[in-house]
Amino acid sequence: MRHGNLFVISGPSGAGKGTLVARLVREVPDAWVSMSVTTRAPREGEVDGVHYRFASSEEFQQLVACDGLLEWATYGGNCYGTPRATVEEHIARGDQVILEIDVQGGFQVREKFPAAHLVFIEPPSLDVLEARLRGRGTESDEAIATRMETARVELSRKMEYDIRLVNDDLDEAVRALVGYVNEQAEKIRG
Ligand SMILES: Nc1ncnc2c1ncn2[C@@H]1O[C@H](COP(=O)(O)OP(=O)(O)OP(=O)(O)O)[C@@H](O)[C@H]1O
Ligand SMILES: Nc1nc2c(ncn2[C@@H]2O[C@H](COP(=O)(O)O)[C@@H](O)[C@H]2O)c(=O)[nH]1
Repeated sequence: MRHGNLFVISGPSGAGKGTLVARLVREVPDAWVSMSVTTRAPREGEVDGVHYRFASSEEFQQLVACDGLLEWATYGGNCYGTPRATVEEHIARGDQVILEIDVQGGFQVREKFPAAHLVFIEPPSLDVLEARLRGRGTESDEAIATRMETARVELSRKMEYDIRLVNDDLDEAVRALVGYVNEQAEKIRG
C-alpha cells in the first residue's frame, strides 16, 4: 500500500493559513485538503461542502460519539473537527494530506499520528495579525479581541512545531511551505 504524509498547518487566526494552503494546492499536484466540520455559522460567501461542512451542535456531538473525528476543538465558542475516514483514505492513497486546524487540534493529531508534520504559520507581528483580521472584515470587534487573546496562547507553543514559517511576503512564504511539503513527500517516495 502507498502511504502519504499528514501535514498540520496551524497558527493564529488571520496569520494566512487559508491563503497559503490555497496557493499550495495549485503547486503540489498530490496535495489534498481535508474539509472540516464546524458548528460556526457560515460567513457571507461561505458554502456548505466547499469551505466547511456546517453542522448543528447535535450533529457534531454525534460525530464525536461515533469516533468520526480525528481531532476536534472548541474555538471562539464553536466546535471544529476533522473527519477521520477521508483523511485515512487519502493517506493510504499516497496523498499529501493537509489539515488547516487550530493549535489544540494540532497536538491531538500528533498524539494519534506521531509521524505527522506540524507546521506553524506565524504573522510578522501581533499588530500585523490584528490588521489582517480587521482587513478581512469577517469578524466583529469582540470576536477579533477574542481571537487576538487566543493568538497569544497559540504563539506561546510555536516552538513545539516541527517548522515555523513567518508569513510576511506571501510569495516567499508559499515557496517555503511548498518546499517543505515537497521535501517530506520525496523522503517517503525515496
Ligand atoms: N502575506 C500576506 N500579506 C498580506 N496579507 C495577507 C498575507 N497572507 C494573508 N493575508 C490576508 O490576511 C487575511 C487573513 O488570511 P487568512 O484568511 O488566510 O488567515 P487564516 O490564518 O486562514 O485565518 P483563519 O484561521 O481565521 O481561517 C486575509 O484577508 C488574507 O488575504
Ligand atoms: N481543531 C480544529 N480547528 C479547526 C478546524 N477547522 C478550522 N479550524 C481552526 O479554527 C479556527 C477558526 O476558524 P474560522 O474559519 O472560524 O476562522 C482557525 O484557527 C482554524 O484553523 C478543525 O477541523 N479542527
